[in-house]
Amino acid sequence: MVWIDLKRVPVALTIAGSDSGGGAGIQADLKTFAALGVHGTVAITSITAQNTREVRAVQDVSVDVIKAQIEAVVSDIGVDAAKTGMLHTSEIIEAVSEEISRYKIPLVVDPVMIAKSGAPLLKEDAVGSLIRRLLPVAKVVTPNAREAEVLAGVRIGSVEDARRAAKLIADMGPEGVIVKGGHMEGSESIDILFYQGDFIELRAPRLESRNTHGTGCSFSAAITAELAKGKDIREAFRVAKDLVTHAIMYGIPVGKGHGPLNPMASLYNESERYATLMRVVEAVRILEGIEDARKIAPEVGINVAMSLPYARDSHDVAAVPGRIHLVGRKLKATSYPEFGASDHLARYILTSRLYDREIRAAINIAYSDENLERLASMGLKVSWYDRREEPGEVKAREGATIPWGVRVAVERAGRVPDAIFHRGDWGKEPMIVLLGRDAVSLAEVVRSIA
Ligand SMILES: Cc1ncc(COP(=O)(O)OP(=O)(O)O)c(N)n1
Ligand SMILES: Cc1ncsc1CCOP(=O)(O)O
Repeated sequence: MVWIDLKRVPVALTIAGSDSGGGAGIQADLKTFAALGVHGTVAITSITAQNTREVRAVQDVSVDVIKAQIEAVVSDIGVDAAKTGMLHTSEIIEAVSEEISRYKIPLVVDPVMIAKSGAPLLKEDAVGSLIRRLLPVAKVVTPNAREAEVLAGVRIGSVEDARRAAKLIADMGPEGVIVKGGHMEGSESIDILFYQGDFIELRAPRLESRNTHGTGCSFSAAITAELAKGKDIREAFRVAKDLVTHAIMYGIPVGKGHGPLNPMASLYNESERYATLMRVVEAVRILEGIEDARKIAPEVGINVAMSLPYARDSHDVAAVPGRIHLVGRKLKATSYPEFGASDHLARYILTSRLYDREIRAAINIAYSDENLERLASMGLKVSWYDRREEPGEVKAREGATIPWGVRVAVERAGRVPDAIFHRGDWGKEPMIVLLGRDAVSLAEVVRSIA
């Protein structure tokens, strides 16, 4: 949940370049500030003609206008924390350092050097100015491994090297140094914070995505937003790692190169919570209204589940705790839907979404040839997996059967089918699981089958 202080909305300032593609620079920063409930202000340093593939042109803003933008914002609105992004030349770095030093604003420095597309965004001869003029006035510096190599003058090939570099950079003045591991090898993305003599390491599974443009910008903007709220560096670090991981998971697939990450993913998720829960409530109402549900109710009960649009795990999936059971001929839900109440259906949905992001809902019904025939007669695509063919190493891993089964069924069908069934195994009841975009539409399909 984003807690917003309505009496005094925190204000953050980004001193950075504009990205015409809307993925990095001030555009990413403003989205990130907004997602974290902070009012964003800007001082544009350069205008770039940029898209997901390349930087075509750069026009630097005059240092007088850069300083005037900072002055205008600070003198009237007030700034709780600021960050820097693209500072193209020594002249710009020196002007920003001078202006920021006039006010006692906590400053986050993202030492932007090279765009994801490979274009230099910091002139080579300006690295010295960054080290001499900006790092001493910074509260936090957030280099990626390649930028940290340039600043610290050491090669980074391991977490140990990253720790050494963080210490060397801390000697240049900032209170906290975060070396990001996004550009390094390995199955995890490991970021390291060096602060007050201690290291904190945050890990996240490395996500395979092309849509990561603006990652560094959003990360440093999230740190800035949290500092603007008065949060401690360590807490800001956790929020930023979490926001960026979610934003990469749901990167925006636009353009032919690296599309932008989506810093709004968490915010959109939160905004859909109530509507999603209400779709499950409505679906339950439809199921409870079925006159004779005996042919569709499995022994273990029915559940109906629906995920948030930017779901990360089963906590972002709403369903009925205790499921929906047959009482006489009718179905009765044991309780009111909640997030995190599904185990099986959540896994069906979350795995299906790896193939098709539109899939958000699932309902399980009893397996029978008759029910399969009804689905086929409705023109729905049905696929299946056989639990007896499950490889030993999958069986040995808790919770791995359904993701494996869904993959098998999707590959067999060539797309996410409308229903997946299995014929059971020792202690496992055979089952049909319907998949789709919306819990209510699926409940209507179940009503037709019944
Ligand atoms: C105007 C502008 N500022 C910063 C960048 C860097 O963004 P990107 O290329 O995506 O690299 P990271 O954000 O991941 O460091 C840019 N391209 N343009
Ligand atoms: C046992 C079972 N297998 C597939 S769906 C299902 C029932 C619903 O399970 P959950 O309530 O965990 O989503």
